[in-house]
Amino acid sequence: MAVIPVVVLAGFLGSGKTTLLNHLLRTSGGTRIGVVVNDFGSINIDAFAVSAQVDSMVTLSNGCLCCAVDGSELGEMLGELATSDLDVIVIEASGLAEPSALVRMVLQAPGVSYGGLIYVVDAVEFGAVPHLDRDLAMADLVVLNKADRVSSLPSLSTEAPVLAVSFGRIDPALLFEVRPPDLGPRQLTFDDLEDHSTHTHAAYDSVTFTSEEPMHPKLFMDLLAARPPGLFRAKGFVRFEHGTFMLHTVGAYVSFTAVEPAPTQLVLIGTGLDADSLTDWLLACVALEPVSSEEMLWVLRYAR
Ligand SMILES: Nc1nc2c(ncn2[C@@H]2O[C@H](COP(=O)(O)OP(=O)(O)OP(=O)(O)O)[C@@H](O)[C@H]2O)c(=O)[nH]1
Repeated sequence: MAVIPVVVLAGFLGSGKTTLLNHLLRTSGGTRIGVVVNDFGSINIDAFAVSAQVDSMVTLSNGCLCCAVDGSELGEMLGELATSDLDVIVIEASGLAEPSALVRMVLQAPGVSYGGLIYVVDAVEFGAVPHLDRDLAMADLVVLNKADRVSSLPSLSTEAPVLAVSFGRIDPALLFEVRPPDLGPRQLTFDDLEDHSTHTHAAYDSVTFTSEEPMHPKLFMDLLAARPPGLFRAKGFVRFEHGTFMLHTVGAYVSFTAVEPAPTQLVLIGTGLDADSLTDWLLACVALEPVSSEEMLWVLRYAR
């Protein structure tokens, strides 16, 4: 069974988390999203056709599932959702929830992988957020929302990529794989009548890299540890002299899984990536000389 990525969406009260979530639900084509919220009141369920409701779970006709749970039930709900036919799970933390506790819970839940902490900041009210620096330090991607309300964007002190948007309109492909829309029969909603293709989405950049030559484990891990500016996630295969691994990174989170031998094939995703310098950096990580098996320990400590 596939491992389902879980994206944690956090941010202070009123920063625009629900607006962003509704945007993701509307613009993710045929991607089946499991949404975990505190209560349904926040999700614009009326904009989607509801096909079924069972207790705390609502099934939407676009294949998305919505569950309302409080913090104590979250671990259990994640376990249940991990067995469903979903492509991604998004947890909306309530404005006062501690993001680090949620991330820990995701890292411990079986059948899911960590898909990143997206932290929404209100471009006007950011000064009023308690512990902003602490939360920004944990974020894998910062969404600087309500850009329409300021004439110049504040600069935030964070190593994570920052994406300035209005009304949470980020490109969902930055966060997860977006499937083409499922064109099966479904009820039309008012929302469908809006042409979303003309909306401006804050887009993402991607850089692909392939190499038949093995990578040097230490040099490659140094690159990941340095977190090239703007890089949010990386996925694909990495060939080393002593084995090929499937790589999945989000922010500082790194996971390697051993696979059959294959050339290195990577996709790096982020905002404002400098494609040329990233490619040069990756080329510089190709092993020019034989590598000892001890040097593979740099990679094996992240193997699952
Ligand atoms: N002008 C403007 N308003 C926005 C933007 N994004 C969200 N809003 C409005 O800001 C208010 C709060 O947005 P929500 O999405 O409910 O924020 P939230 O973070 O989910 O709020 P809580 O659940 O209370 O923590 C709503 O009235 C939104 O319509 C934006 O980019 N620009």
